Amino acid sequence: MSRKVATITLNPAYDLVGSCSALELGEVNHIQTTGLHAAGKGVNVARVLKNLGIDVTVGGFIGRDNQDGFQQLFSESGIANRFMVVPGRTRINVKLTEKSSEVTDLNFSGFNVPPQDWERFVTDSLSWLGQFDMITVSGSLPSGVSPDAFTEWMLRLRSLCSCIIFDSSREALIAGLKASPWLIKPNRRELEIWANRPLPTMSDIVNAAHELRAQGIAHVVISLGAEGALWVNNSGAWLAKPPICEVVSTVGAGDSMVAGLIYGLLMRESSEHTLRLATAVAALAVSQTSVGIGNRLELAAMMSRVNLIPFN
Ligand SMILES: Nc1ncnc2c1ncn2[C@@H]1O[C@H](COP(=O)(O)OP(=O)(O)OP(=O)(O)O)[C@@H](O)[C@H]1O
Ligand SMILES: O=P(O)(O)OC[C@@]1(O)O[C@H](CO)[C@@H](O)[C@@H]1O
Repeated sequence: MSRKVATITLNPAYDLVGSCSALELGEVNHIQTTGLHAAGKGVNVARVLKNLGIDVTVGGFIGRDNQDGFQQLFSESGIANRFMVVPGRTRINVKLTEKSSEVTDLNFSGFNVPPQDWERFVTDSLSWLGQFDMITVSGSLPSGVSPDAFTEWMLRLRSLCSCIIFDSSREALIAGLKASPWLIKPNRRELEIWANRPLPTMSDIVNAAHELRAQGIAHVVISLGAEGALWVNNSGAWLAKPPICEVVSTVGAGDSMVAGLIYGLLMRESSEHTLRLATAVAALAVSQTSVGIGNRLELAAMMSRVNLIPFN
């Protein structure tokens, strides 16, 4: 298998990241700014993959009026850019970390995708995505893109590429699951919404994962925040527990995990090794303001501190 990956982000964002001692609703809160990053789930995945030496192309939509930060990121980091520019502004999402490590996400709405731009995207993306070995589709749907239109596109995408990695939430998650992607990474809350029931124990989570596998999804990885992640596939089930980490920002931890999973799968590593790697990549993400792997030695050291437990 070659190592060409595309990540699609239909609704990217600039992440304005900051910290405060404790957030008070209805009050004036003073926030220490830690950064403003061109982001969105698939963009975060691409940044980490690029750090790991993978040839990555990004696509989706970005707003015409504030596209510079994205263009700069892609040209500086050598990420191939196939984003389609639409009228308006890419949204700004605010991410606040409290002293307790609690993160509050304020995800705003951004540009609207006019019907003709969606049609243009469908035709264009399906003309070039067939050349990739793995494609991730991540995040929410922008205004103007209906869940049904998204399902239809995902079904067509699946006929072009069998290795689709899908990470989304709410109505986009439900719509995308109808195309039975190859690998999904819901967090516990997203899985509970899909299952329409609480999943308090690991066994409950594994059972729900098997229900998804019965729908034709080969790999179900459930991220569990500081508790780690659980991977269920046809070879078994494993729980990976990260070491206790100092949390700077958990924003993009899930995307870092997706990038780690892709990297391990591309390298044809075992499920155990791949989950250990992905958990280490995600643990490194929480200790920094943005995503990315600065140092391979740090990654190797973190991998050795992940506790991997077969789960029967
Ligand atoms: N406090 C933490 N310490 C160590 N690892 C963490 C911590 N929080 C998250 N992680 C790692 O990051 C992974 C993804 O986190 P989480 O379950 O919060 O994903 P998510 O909800 O999809 O996040 P996001 O959408 O913000 O990227 C976890 O499976 C875990 O491996
Ligand atoms: O609103 P969506 O598309 O579901 O999520 C968007 C987002 O929260 O996801 C990334 C973290 O995973 C952030 O960079 C970004 O702001």
